[in-house]
Amino acid sequence: MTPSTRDGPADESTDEPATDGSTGGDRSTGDDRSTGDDRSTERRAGDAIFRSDLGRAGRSAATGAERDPEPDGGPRVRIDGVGKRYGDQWALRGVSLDLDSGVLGLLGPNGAGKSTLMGILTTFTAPTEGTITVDGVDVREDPTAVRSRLGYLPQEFGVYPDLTAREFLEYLGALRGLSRATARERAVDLLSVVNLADAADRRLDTFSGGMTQRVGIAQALLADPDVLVVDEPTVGLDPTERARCRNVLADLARDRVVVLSTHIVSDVEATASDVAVLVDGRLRTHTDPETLVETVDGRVWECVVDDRATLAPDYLVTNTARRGDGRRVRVVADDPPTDDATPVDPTLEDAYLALLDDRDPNGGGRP
Ligand SMILES: Nc1ncnc2c1ncn2[C@@H]1O[C@H](COP(=O)(O)OP(=O)(O)OP(=O)(O)O)[C@@H](O)[C@H]1O
Repeated sequence: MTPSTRDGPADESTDEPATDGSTGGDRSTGDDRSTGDDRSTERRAGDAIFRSDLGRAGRSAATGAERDPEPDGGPRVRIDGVGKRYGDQWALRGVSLDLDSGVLGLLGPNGAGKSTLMGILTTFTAPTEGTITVDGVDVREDPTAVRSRLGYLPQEFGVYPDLTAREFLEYLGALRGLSRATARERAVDLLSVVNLADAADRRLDTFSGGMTQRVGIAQALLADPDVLVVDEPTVGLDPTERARCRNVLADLARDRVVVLSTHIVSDVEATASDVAVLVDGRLRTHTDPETLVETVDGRVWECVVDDRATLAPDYLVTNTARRGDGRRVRVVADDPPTDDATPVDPTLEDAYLALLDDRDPNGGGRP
Protein backbone atom coordinates (compact mmCIF):
# COMPACT_ATOMS: atom_id res chain seq x y z
CA MET A 1 0.00 0.00 0.00
CA THR A 2 1.21 3.46 -0.76
CA PRO A 3 1.20 5.95 2.06
CA SER A 4 -0.93 8.97 1.43
CA THR A 5 1.75 11.59 1.49
CA ARG A 6 1.68 13.62 -1.66
CA ASP A 7 4.41 15.75 -3.07
CA GLY A 8 3.23 16.30 -6.61
CA PRO A 9 3.16 19.69 -8.26
CA ALA A 10 0.03 21.69 -8.80
CA ASP A 11 -1.86 20.71 -11.92
CA GLU A 12 -1.47 22.77 -15.01
CA SER A 13 -5.09 23.68 -15.58
CA THR A 14 -5.97 26.71 -17.63
CA ASP A 15 -5.19 29.87 -15.73
CA GLU A 16 -6.91 33.15 -16.36
CA PRO A 17 -6.59 36.63 -14.97
CA ALA A 18 -8.82 37.32 -11.99
CA THR A 19 -12.28 38.47 -12.97
CA ASP A 20 -14.22 38.10 -9.77
CA GLY A 21 -12.86 39.17 -6.46
CA SER A 22 -16.11 39.17 -4.55
CA THR A 23 -15.86 38.13 -0.97
CA GLY A 24 -19.16 36.37 -0.49
CA GLY A 25 -19.06 36.15 3.30
CA ASP A 26 -19.18 38.38 6.32
CA ARG A 27 -15.82 37.23 7.62
CA SER A 28 -14.20 37.14 4.26
CA THR A 29 -11.44 39.67 4.68
CA GLY A 30 -10.44 42.32 7.10
CA ASP A 31 -13.18 41.78 9.66
CA ASP A 32 -12.51 41.70 13.36
CA ARG A 33 -12.31 38.09 14.29
CA SER A 34 -12.89 36.05 17.40
CA THR A 35 -10.91 32.86 17.61
CA GLY A 36 -13.56 31.16 19.68
CA ASP A 37 -10.91 29.67 21.97
CA ASP A 38 -13.09 30.03 25.04
CA ARG A 39 -15.77 27.96 23.45
CA SER A 40 -13.43 25.17 22.39
CA THR A 41 -11.79 25.07 25.79
CA GLU A 42 -15.14 24.93 27.48
CA ARG A 43 -16.22 21.96 25.42
CA ARG A 44 -13.01 20.10 25.97
CA ALA A 45 -13.01 20.74 29.69
CA GLY A 46 -15.88 18.38 30.33
CA ASP A 47 -14.43 15.61 28.25
CA ALA A 48 -12.25 13.51 30.46
CA ILE A 49 -11.07 11.04 27.86
CA PHE A 50 -8.94 13.61 26.12
CA ARG A 51 -5.57 14.94 26.84
CA SER A 52 -5.49 18.69 26.70
CA ASP A 53 -1.89 19.49 27.44
CA LEU A 54 -1.01 20.78 24.01
CA GLY A 55 -0.92 24.40 22.99
CA ARG A 56 2.31 26.35 22.95
CA ALA A 57 4.15 24.30 25.54
CA GLY A 58 2.95 21.01 24.11
CA ARG A 59 3.86 22.13 20.67
CA SER A 60 7.36 23.04 21.73
CA ALA A 61 7.88 19.69 23.34
CA ALA A 62 6.42 17.81 20.44
CA THR A 63 7.74 19.63 17.48
CA GLY A 64 10.64 21.84 18.36
CA ALA A 65 10.98 25.57 18.14
CA GLU A 66 7.93 27.78 18.15
CA ARG A 67 7.15 30.17 15.36
CA ASP A 68 5.78 33.64 15.60
CA PRO A 69 1.99 33.34 15.57
CA GLU A 70 1.31 35.69 12.70
CA PRO A 71 4.36 36.99 10.89
CA ASP A 72 3.89 40.57 9.65
CA GLY A 73 0.68 40.83 11.67
CA GLY A 74 -1.40 39.59 8.76
CA PRO A 75 -3.63 36.54 8.69
CA ARG A 76 -1.84 33.23 8.69
CA VAL A 77 -3.77 32.15 5.62
CA ARG A 78 -5.22 34.63 3.14
CA ILE A 79 -7.49 33.31 0.43
CA ASP A 80 -8.23 36.14 -1.95
CA GLY A 81 -10.72 35.93 -4.81
CA VAL A 82 -9.84 32.33 -5.55
CA GLY A 83 -11.53 30.53 -8.41
CA LYS A 84 -11.03 27.31 -10.29
CA ARG A 85 -12.49 26.46 -13.68
CA TYR A 86 -12.61 23.04 -15.24
CA GLY A 87 -13.41 23.43 -18.91
CA ASP A 88 -16.25 25.93 -18.99
CA GLN A 89 -17.47 25.05 -15.49
CA TRP A 90 -16.39 26.96 -12.42
CA ALA A 91 -15.82 24.60 -9.49
CA LEU A 92 -14.95 27.55 -7.27
CA ARG A 93 -15.47 31.26 -7.75
CA GLY A 94 -14.54 34.44 -5.92
CA VAL A 95 -13.73 32.82 -2.57
CA SER A 96 -12.00 35.04 -0.01
CA LEU A 97 -11.19 34.05 3.57
CA ASP A 98 -8.69 35.23 6.16
CA LEU A 99 -7.72 32.55 8.66
CA ASP A 100 -5.83 32.67 11.94
CA SER A 101 -5.36 30.09 14.66
CA GLY A 102 -8.41 27.95 15.31
CA VAL A 103 -10.45 25.35 13.53
CA LEU A 104 -12.21 26.45 10.37
CA GLY A 105 -15.07 24.07 9.67
CA LEU A 106 -15.49 23.94 5.91
CA LEU A 107 -19.00 22.80 5.05
CA GLY A 108 -20.92 22.46 1.84
CA PRO A 109 -23.02 19.96 -0.09
CA ASN A 110 -21.47 17.46 -2.47
CA GLY A 111 -19.79 19.24 -5.35
CA ALA A 112 -19.70 22.60 -3.52
CA GLY A 113 -15.97 23.03 -4.10
CA LYS A 114 -14.48 22.06 -0.73
CA SER A 115 -11.94 19.61 -2.16
CA THR A 116 -11.05 22.06 -4.90
CA LEU A 117 -10.34 24.78 -2.34
CA MET A 118 -8.27 22.40 -0.22
CA GLY A 119 -6.40 21.25 -3.32
CA ILE A 120 -5.45 24.84 -4.09
CA LEU A 121 -4.48 25.56 -0.47
CA THR A 122 -2.30 22.45 -0.32
CA THR A 123 -0.64 23.42 -3.65
CA PHE A 124 -1.81 20.36 -5.56
CA THR A 125 -4.26 22.29 -7.72
CA ALA A 126 -3.49 25.54 -9.53
CA PRO A 127 -6.17 28.23 -9.13
CA THR A 128 -7.59 29.74 -12.28
CA GLU A 129 -7.81 33.10 -10.55
CA GLY A 130 -7.02 34.70 -7.22
CA THR A 131 -4.27 34.04 -4.71
CA ILE A 132 -3.68 32.10 -1.51
CA THR A 133 -0.86 33.01 0.82
CA VAL A 134 0.34 31.05 3.85
CA ASP A 135 2.38 33.18 6.25
CA GLY A 136 2.67 35.64 3.38
CA VAL A 137 4.01 33.07 0.90
CA ASP A 138 2.03 32.66 -2.32
CA VAL A 139 1.04 29.06 -3.06
CA ARG A 140 1.72 29.56 -6.74
CA GLU A 141 4.97 31.48 -6.45
CA ASP A 142 6.61 29.19 -3.92
CA PRO A 143 4.68 25.95 -3.44
CA THR A 144 7.67 24.27 -1.80
CA ALA A 145 7.86 26.92 0.92
CA VAL A 146 4.09 26.69 1.45
CA ARG A 147 4.28 22.91 1.76
CA SER A 148 6.92 23.26 4.45
CA ARG A 149 4.37 25.24 6.50
CA LEU A 150 1.47 22.97 5.82
CA GLY A 151 0.36 19.52 6.97
CA TYR A 152 -2.30 17.55 5.12
CA LEU A 153 -4.42 14.58 6.05
CA PRO A 154 -6.25 13.48 2.89
CA GLN A 155 -9.52 11.61 3.01
CA GLU A 156 -7.89 8.45 1.74
CA PHE A 157 -5.00 7.91 4.08
CA GLY A 158 -2.95 4.76 3.57
CA VAL A 159 -0.40 3.21 5.89
CA TYR A 160 2.10 0.38 5.66
CA PRO A 161 0.26 -2.23 7.71
CA ASP A 162 3.31 -4.23 8.71
CA LEU A 163 5.11 -1.24 10.23
CA THR A 164 4.54 -0.08 13.77
CA ALA A 165 3.18 3.42 14.27
CA ARG A 166 6.60 4.61 15.37
CA GLU A 167 8.39 2.99 12.41
CA PHE A 168 5.85 4.45 10.01
CA LEU A 169 6.34 7.99 11.28
CA GLU A 170 10.11 7.58 11.35
CA TYR A 171 9.99 6.39 7.76
CA LEU A 172 7.86 9.33 6.63
CA GLY A 173 10.09 11.68 8.60
CA ALA A 174 13.14 10.33 6.79
CA LEU A 175 11.34 10.74 3.45
CA ARG A 176 10.78 14.37 4.36
CA GLY A 177 14.42 14.92 5.02
CA LEU A 178 14.60 14.64 8.80
CA SER A 179 17.73 13.09 10.25
CA ARG A 180 17.30 9.63 11.74
CA ALA A 181 17.58 10.95 15.28
CA THR A 182 15.17 13.81 14.67
CA ALA A 183 12.67 11.55 12.94
CA ARG A 184 12.81 9.14 15.86
CA GLU A 185 12.32 11.88 18.41
CA ARG A 186 9.54 13.50 16.38
CA ALA A 187 7.72 10.19 15.96
CA VAL A 188 7.67 9.57 19.70
CA ASP A 189 6.55 13.11 20.49
CA LEU A 190 3.82 13.17 17.89
CA LEU A 191 2.40 9.81 18.93
CA SER A 192 2.06 11.33 22.36
CA VAL A 193 0.37 14.41 20.92
CA VAL A 194 -2.29 12.24 19.26
CA ASN A 195 -2.73 10.02 22.31
CA LEU A 196 -1.04 6.98 20.83
CA ALA A 197 2.09 6.76 22.98
CA ASP A 198 0.97 3.43 24.40
CA ALA A 199 0.45 2.00 20.93
CA ALA A 200 3.71 3.30 19.42
CA ASP A 201 5.17 -0.17 18.92
CA ARG A 202 2.04 -1.88 17.70
CA ARG A 203 1.74 -2.81 14.04
CA LEU A 204 -0.59 -0.55 12.12
CA ASP A 205 -2.72 -3.45 10.92
CA THR A 206 -3.90 -3.85 14.52
CA PHE A 207 -5.10 -0.22 14.70
CA SER A 208 -8.74 0.81 14.69
CA GLY A 209 -9.96 3.33 12.14
CA GLY A 210 -9.76 6.12 14.66
CA MET A 211 -6.23 5.21 15.71
CA THR A 212 -5.17 5.16 12.06
CA GLN A 213 -6.70 8.60 11.56
CA ARG A 214 -4.71 9.87 14.51
CA VAL A 215 -1.55 8.43 12.95
CA GLY A 216 -2.60 10.40 9.89
CA ILE A 217 -2.79 13.56 11.95
CA ALA A 218 0.63 12.77 13.43
CA GLN A 219 2.19 12.37 9.98
CA ALA A 220 0.68 15.67 8.93
CA LEU A 221 2.46 17.29 11.88
CA LEU A 222 5.92 15.93 11.08
CA ALA A 223 7.09 19.23 9.67
CA ASP A 224 5.59 21.24 12.54
CA PRO A 225 3.17 23.00 10.22
CA ASP A 226 1.43 26.28 10.94
CA VAL A 227 -1.53 25.12 8.90
CA LEU A 228 -3.15 21.70 9.12
CA VAL A 229 -5.64 20.66 6.46
CA VAL A 230 -7.80 17.63 7.20
CA ASP A 231 -10.36 16.13 4.86
CA GLU A 232 -13.26 14.27 6.51
CA PRO A 233 -11.08 12.84 9.29
CA THR A 234 -13.94 11.36 11.31
CA VAL A 235 -15.86 9.49 8.62
CA GLY A 236 -16.51 5.91 9.67
CA LEU A 237 -15.32 6.38 13.23
CA ASP A 238 -17.32 5.33 16.25
CA PRO A 239 -18.45 8.14 18.56
CA THR A 240 -15.58 7.70 21.01
CA GLU A 241 -12.91 7.67 18.31
CA ARG A 242 -14.61 10.57 16.58
CA ALA A 243 -14.55 12.59 19.75
CA ARG A 244 -10.88 11.74 20.33
CA CYS A 245 -9.96 12.74 16.82
CA ARG A 246 -11.78 16.04 16.87
CA ASN A 247 -10.42 16.91 20.28
CA VAL A 248 -6.87 16.39 19.07
CA LEU A 249 -7.67 18.78 16.23
CA ALA A 250 -9.14 21.35 18.60
CA ASP A 251 -6.04 21.17 20.79
CA LEU A 252 -3.73 21.54 17.81
CA ALA A 253 -5.69 24.59 16.69
CA ARG A 254 -4.62 26.57 19.71
CA ASP A 255 -1.65 27.85 17.78
CA ARG A 256 -2.33 26.64 14.28
CA VAL A 257 -4.84 27.09 11.54
CA VAL A 258 -6.76 23.83 11.18
CA VAL A 259 -8.98 23.56 8.12
CA LEU A 260 -11.51 20.79 8.70
CA SER A 261 -13.53 19.82 5.66
CA THR A 262 -16.45 17.61 6.57
CA HIS A 263 -20.09 16.76 6.08
CA ILE A 264 -20.47 16.03 9.79
CA VAL A 265 -21.91 19.29 11.10
CA SER A 266 -21.72 18.20 14.73
CA ASP A 267 -17.93 17.88 14.40
CA VAL A 268 -17.81 21.50 13.30
CA GLU A 269 -20.11 22.50 16.13
CA ALA A 270 -17.85 20.71 18.63
CA THR A 271 -14.50 22.02 17.44
CA ALA A 272 -14.68 24.99 15.12
CA SER A 273 -14.09 28.60 15.98
CA ASP A 274 -15.08 29.55 12.43
CA VAL A 275 -17.37 28.04 9.88
CA ALA A 276 -17.32 28.63 6.13
CA VAL A 277 -20.06 27.29 3.91
CA LEU A 278 -19.52 26.77 0.20
CA VAL A 279 -22.46 26.32 -2.14
CA ASP A 280 -22.03 25.82 -5.89
CA GLY A 281 -18.44 26.99 -5.67
CA ARG A 282 -19.31 30.24 -3.90
CA LEU A 283 -18.74 31.21 -0.31
CA ARG A 284 -22.20 31.59 1.18
CA THR A 285 -21.03 32.56 4.65
CA HIS A 286 -17.96 32.78 6.85
CA THR A 287 -18.77 33.39 10.46
CA ASP A 288 -18.49 31.78 13.87
CA PRO A 289 -20.77 28.84 14.68
CA GLU A 290 -22.65 30.76 17.37
CA THR A 291 -23.61 33.50 14.92
CA LEU A 292 -24.78 30.95 12.40
CA VAL A 293 -26.87 29.18 15.05
CA GLU A 294 -28.43 32.51 16.04
CA THR A 295 -29.93 32.83 12.55
CA VAL A 296 -32.48 30.16 13.48
CA ASP A 297 -32.92 31.16 17.10
CA GLY A 298 -36.61 30.94 18.04
CA ARG A 299 -37.40 29.22 14.74
CA VAL A 300 -36.75 25.57 15.57
CA TRP A 301 -39.67 23.41 16.66
CA GLU A 302 -40.35 19.84 17.52
CA CYS A 303 -43.72 18.18 17.14
CA VAL A 304 -45.20 14.75 16.68
CA VAL A 305 -47.07 14.11 13.45
CA ASP A 306 -48.79 11.07 11.99
CA ASP A 307 -47.01 11.32 8.71
CA ARG A 308 -43.96 13.37 7.83
CA ALA A 309 -45.32 13.87 4.34
CA THR A 310 -47.92 16.26 5.71
CA LEU A 311 -45.13 18.63 6.75
CA ALA A 312 -42.25 18.03 4.38
CA PRO A 313 -43.45 20.04 1.35
CA ASP A 314 -44.03 23.19 3.37
CA TYR A 315 -41.46 23.02 6.11
CA LEU A 316 -37.75 22.54 6.40
CA VAL A 317 -37.52 19.29 8.38
CA THR A 318 -34.05 18.90 9.86
CA ASN A 319 -34.66 15.63 11.65
CA THR A 320 -37.30 12.97 11.97
CA ALA A 321 -37.53 9.99 14.26
CA ARG A 322 -40.20 7.34 14.61
CA ARG A 323 -41.82 7.23 18.01
CA GLY A 324 -44.60 5.09 19.45
CA ASP A 325 -47.02 7.99 19.04
CA GLY A 326 -46.04 8.87 15.45
CA ARG A 327 -43.04 10.71 14.04
CA ARG A 328 -41.23 13.34 16.02
CA VAL A 329 -40.04 15.93 13.56
CA ARG A 330 -37.74 18.87 13.97
CA VAL A 331 -38.66 21.84 11.86
CA VAL A 332 -37.20 25.24 11.08
CA ALA A 333 -40.05 27.69 10.57
CA ASP A 334 -41.05 31.19 11.62
CA ASP A 335 -44.26 29.94 13.21
CA PRO A 336 -45.08 26.71 15.03
CA PRO A 337 -45.83 24.07 12.40
CA THR A 338 -48.56 22.48 14.56
CA ASP A 339 -50.61 23.55 17.55
CA ASP A 340 -48.64 21.33 19.89
CA ALA A 341 -45.17 22.14 18.50
CA THR A 342 -42.65 23.12 21.15
CA PRO A 343 -39.71 25.46 20.61
CA VAL A 344 -36.28 23.80 21.01
CA ASP A 345 -32.72 25.03 21.15
CA PRO A 346 -31.26 25.38 17.67
CA THR A 347 -28.18 23.45 16.60
CA LEU A 348 -25.59 24.27 13.99
CA GLU A 349 -27.12 21.59 11.81
CA ASP A 350 -30.51 23.37 11.92
CA ALA A 351 -28.83 26.62 10.91
CA TYR A 352 -26.72 24.99 8.22
CA LEU A 353 -29.70 23.25 6.65
CA ALA A 354 -31.68 26.49 6.77
CA LEU A 355 -28.77 28.26 5.08
CA LEU A 356 -28.87 25.73 2.27
CA ASP A 357 -32.65 25.78 2.02
CA ASP A 358 -33.71 27.83 -0.96
CA ARG A 359 -37.31 27.93 0.27
CA ASP A 360 -36.39 29.80 3.42
CA PRO A 361 -38.12 33.18 3.17
CA ASN A 362 -35.50 34.71 5.47
CA GLY A 363 -32.81 34.21 2.87
CA GLY A 364 -31.91 30.73 4.00
CA GLY A 365 -30.97 31.85 7.47
CA ARG A 366 -27.99 33.82 6.21
CA PRO A 367 -26.34 35.80 8.95
N1 LIG B 1 -10.66 17.29 -11.96
C1 LIG B 1 -11.89 17.76 -12.20
N2 LIG B 1 -12.33 17.92 -13.46
C2 LIG B 1 -13.55 18.43 -13.73
N3 LIG B 1 -14.43 18.82 -12.78
C3 LIG B 1 -14.05 18.68 -11.51
C4 LIG B 1 -12.77 18.16 -11.14
N4 LIG B 1 -12.67 18.17 -9.80
C5 LIG B 1 -13.84 18.67 -9.34
N5 LIG B 1 -14.66 18.97 -10.35
C6 LIG B 1 -15.99 19.56 -10.24
O1 LIG B 1 -15.87 20.70 -9.43
C7 LIG B 1 -17.01 20.83 -8.58
C8 LIG B 1 -16.54 20.90 -7.13
O2 LIG B 1 -16.02 19.64 -6.78
P1 LIG B 1 -15.34 19.35 -5.36
O3 LIG B 1 -14.83 17.95 -5.42
O4 LIG B 1 -14.38 20.43 -5.09
O5 LIG B 1 -16.57 19.47 -4.38
P2 LIG B 1 -16.70 18.98 -2.87
O6 LIG B 1 -17.40 20.08 -2.13
O7 LIG B 1 -15.37 18.57 -2.36
O8 LIG B 1 -17.65 17.73 -3.00
P3 LIG B 1 -17.75 16.42 -2.05
O9 LIG B 1 -18.37 16.90 -0.77
O10 LIG B 1 -18.69 15.54 -2.83
O11 LIG B 1 -16.40 15.84 -1.89
C9 LIG B 1 -17.91 19.65 -8.87
O12 LIG B 1 -18.88 20.07 -9.81
C10 LIG B 1 -16.97 18.65 -9.50
O13 LIG B 1 -17.67 17.82 -10.40
